Amino acid sequence: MSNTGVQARRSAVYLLDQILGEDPRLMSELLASGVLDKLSPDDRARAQRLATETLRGLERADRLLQKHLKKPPVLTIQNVLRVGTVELCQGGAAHGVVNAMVNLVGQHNKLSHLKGLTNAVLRKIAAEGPAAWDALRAPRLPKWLRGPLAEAWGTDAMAAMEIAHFAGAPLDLTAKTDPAAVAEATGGTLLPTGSIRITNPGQVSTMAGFASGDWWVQDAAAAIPVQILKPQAGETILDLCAAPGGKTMQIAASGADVTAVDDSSPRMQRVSENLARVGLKAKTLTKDVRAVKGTFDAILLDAPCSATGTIRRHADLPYAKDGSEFGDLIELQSAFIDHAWSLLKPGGRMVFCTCSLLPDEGEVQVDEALERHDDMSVDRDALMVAGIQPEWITTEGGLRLRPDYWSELGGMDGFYVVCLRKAALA
Ligand SMILES: C[S@@+](CC[C@H](N)C(=O)[O-])C[C@H]1O[C@@H](n2cnc3c(N)ncnc32)[C@H](O)[C@@H]1O
Repeated sequence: MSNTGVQARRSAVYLLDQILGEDPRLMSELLASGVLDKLSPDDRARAQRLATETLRGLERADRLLQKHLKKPPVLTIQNVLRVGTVELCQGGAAHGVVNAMVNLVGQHNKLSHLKGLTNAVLRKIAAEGPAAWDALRAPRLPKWLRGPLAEAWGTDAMAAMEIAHFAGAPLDLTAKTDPAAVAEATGGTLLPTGSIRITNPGQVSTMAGFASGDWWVQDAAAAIPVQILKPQAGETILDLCAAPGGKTMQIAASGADVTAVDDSSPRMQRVSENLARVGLKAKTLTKDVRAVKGTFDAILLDAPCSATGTIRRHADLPYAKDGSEFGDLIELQSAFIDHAWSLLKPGGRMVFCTCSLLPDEGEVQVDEALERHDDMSVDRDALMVAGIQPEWITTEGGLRLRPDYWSELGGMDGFYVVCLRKAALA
């Protein structure tokens, strides 16, 4: 067993201990705090992949493990067994995986006495093999999220979304100028909305066109709001909640004069780095949305939200969150809509979007905003964009995107998008 494999697996177990512990943390927060910085890039990628795969298959792993455990062991050992189970059931060589996990436990200061248990349980799992795994249902979301989503979209849609979450997500790119050329250079597939999809990506920074800034990584659903905004060269466009800048780059590529705003300095730094890599320009402001002044031809508001539309990429979210923060986010979104509206010139348009599956952060938010603003209407014509299917359009005139859509193409993130038009002066 190489040291490399042990390091990556130990780190995957550490990530799971934090995400599933008493004070749950998001994987993105853990990574941003530098917990994997001492690992080599390969080990870091492997640790993240193992932790993510384990979270995606957590319910299946626990179902297989419970048959071989009289009672659940301490969390770290549970997580060792979960990672080992996922590796074994996804075709990992039994000898290598079991030895690595036993070594890892043996090196633990306080848990080395559980080496024997780890060995015995994982050998039984290895004997059952991938067939036992494949026979289990797609893992369900935790109840706190399953309830509201089933209520909003129905149980069949809920089940389809769970299958999409379990399948994970491919890598999508947005081209700076020429989607067909990027598809050809990267070996990707051109999607109906113009994004490029790569099903088996290697390291992003070594892909054709990365160094020359021909594209950036952006889920196909996340690329749709700017297509609906339709920025024009010379227009003044305010991009609110801009970091890390996927939509800023789309607006800047159109030749519009874009001002990107975000209140996080480190995230704004990433906007500047991303713009520099692709050779595009934008004004950047590190500010709270509610402190922005001025008047703009058009506004994009990509508000902070529950991010429940991104679970296929962020399998930690259902475990690290419990919904308790969402009420505050919904209030913040309303406040942002109201302030952004005051910055829009008469006759102008504002695209509001969230990467959420909860109607309270989309459809309901718009119904309520329409009641608060007499000069606000929904611009349904703005949704005339290549690849948009009529059944994705909602009663109030927004666009509801779900992870189970395009299932034959590899899915998309969940999103809500609407274009709001301000009445022109009489
Ligand atoms: C969904 S992300 C934006 C993604 C971005 N538009 C893109 O396409 O790459 C939401 C952003 O809102 C920012 N944010 C949260 N609260 C904010 C506030 N009060 N003022 C400005 N930005 C805020 C966060 O820092 C985060 O970067």
